[in-house]
Amino acid sequence: MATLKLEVVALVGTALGIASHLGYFIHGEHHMQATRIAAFFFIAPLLLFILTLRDIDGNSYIEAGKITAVGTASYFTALSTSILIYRAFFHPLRRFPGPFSAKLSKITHVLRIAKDSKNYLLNEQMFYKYGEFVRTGPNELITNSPEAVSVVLGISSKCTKAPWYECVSYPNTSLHLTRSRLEHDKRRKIWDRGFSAKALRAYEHRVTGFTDDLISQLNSHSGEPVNASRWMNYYAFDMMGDMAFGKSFDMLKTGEKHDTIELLQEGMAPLGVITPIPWILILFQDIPGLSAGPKKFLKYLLEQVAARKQRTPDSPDLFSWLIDAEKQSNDPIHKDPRWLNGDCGLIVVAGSDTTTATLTHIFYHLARSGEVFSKLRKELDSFYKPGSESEFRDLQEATYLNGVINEALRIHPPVPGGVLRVTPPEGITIGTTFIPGNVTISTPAYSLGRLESCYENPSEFIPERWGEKPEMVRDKGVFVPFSVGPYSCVGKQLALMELRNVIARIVTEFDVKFAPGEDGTALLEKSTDTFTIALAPLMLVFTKREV
Ligand code: HEM
Repeated sequence: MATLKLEVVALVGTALGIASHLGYFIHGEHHMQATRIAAFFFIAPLLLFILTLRDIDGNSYIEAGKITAVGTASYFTALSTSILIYRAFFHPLRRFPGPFSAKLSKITHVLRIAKDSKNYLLNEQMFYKYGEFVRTGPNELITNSPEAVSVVLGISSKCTKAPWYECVSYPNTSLHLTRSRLEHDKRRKIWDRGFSAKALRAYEHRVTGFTDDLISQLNSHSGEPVNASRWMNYYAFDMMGDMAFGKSFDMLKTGEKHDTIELLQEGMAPLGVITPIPWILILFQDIPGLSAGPKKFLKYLLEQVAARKQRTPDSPDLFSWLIDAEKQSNDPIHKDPRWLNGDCGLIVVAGSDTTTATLTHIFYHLARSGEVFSKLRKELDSFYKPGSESEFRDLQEATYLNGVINEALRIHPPVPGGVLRVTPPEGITIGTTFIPGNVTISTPAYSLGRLESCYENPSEFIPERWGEKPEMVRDKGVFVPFSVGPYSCVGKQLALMELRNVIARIVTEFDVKFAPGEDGTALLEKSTDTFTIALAPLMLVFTKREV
């Protein structure tokens, strides 16, 4: 009787396993149900055990245990076999090249990047091996086809943001992390006001104030080795703290990292590795005791937003535009505190690591090449007057300075792995390649910046390609470090203001060289990809210029 029963249990388990794949898992997205699914997988066997125990005469734990084990094992074996067979042989992406293991699951991808968190390098290796389109997961593609940029990201693209955004934002939301185009566009209108030409002019004094603080620190350490990555990070975070809460983190003044920033960076560190399996973030958030760093950052954020609401700064910061929308608009989205909180956090997160990485890589190249440094200084010396009324507009026109910035953004894009999008249900066509619908796709910026077909000598740092040697840029369409289209960087102009101001001040006031024993290898090899780049130290010596 027990033998027959076990066979029946095995059959039922197998049928349920296949049915749950074909009836549920194969359809749509399930990342937001990660906790519920995990709980079901845990609780269902327990329930089966309790129910069978009740129904068996004589309360045989062993028999109930056998039934539970056979039922659970046959369910999971059938479910995973059905999933794996479908992914390998029937999935719409089955004909795209890529590692065989990637067809089946993202696990090997995660294991391959777990050691050094360099997803963009793995992407690059895969393009080299498999070509322009690579299947990097059961339902995921990457492409370095130049034509993909406008189709996937461009203004008329039908692609939307991938599940990754929802998982990262959970349980909050923000302009960057919402997947609703409608909500995004409503909020984007408010943000755009905060970055209008008039608003940007009003931020100029904030930029020069923080640049002054940075210069004063470099002055007091003149001639000594300093960690440029750290000081650039302090600069960018202090500036964004001020823009978000009207209150700097004061790291440039104290020379110490603010606890909250430490927590935020610790919280972002795993992103590089778990980006291929973002649903795990939902589990982390739901299970008490996990995600302590991000939760503390959130608490700090709420306190700062509440405090900022009580203050009105002398001149508007970015928060002013967001709070105006809350006061003046009747649209519930602008009244929902989750949006104000999320968007304030976004100012700090989006505007800091990106600017830090760009500044640090620029000073790496300036320390490395005396020729580039001298040419830049010569250009700046010819017109630059710090503190003048037209300071920011003059810098905007500086061809070589802009070439240096573009070249750093091309070779070291701060979001190197590219941004994740989902194709519309009807699919998209890139060149002659059809990409089926509901597939996650990205166009990694690191790889696009190194294409021979788009740039002459792509691995060389040559600022002239953006000025006097335009022929060295063969396809400008792939240069999108700030992304393009509806979700492109709203802070681009502010970022450029900061970059130009800091570079111009330092280059005209200091000589820059590597510290003894430094050659930039650690920066290039030890920095990690955590969606943005988390920088390794770069030891430089800034020495006050002799006049
Ligand atoms: C060198 C500096 C910067 C670079 C390279 C950069 C790059 C990017 C990229 C690639 C995106 C698209 C992200 C995606 O689609 O997932 C983005 C979005 C965004 N960036 Fe930046 N960024 C920089 C500086 C800034 C600054 C200073 C701010 C100021 C707050 C900022 C605010 C934002 C926001 C709010 C978004 C989301 C826009 C949207 O979804 O509509 N960024 N940035």
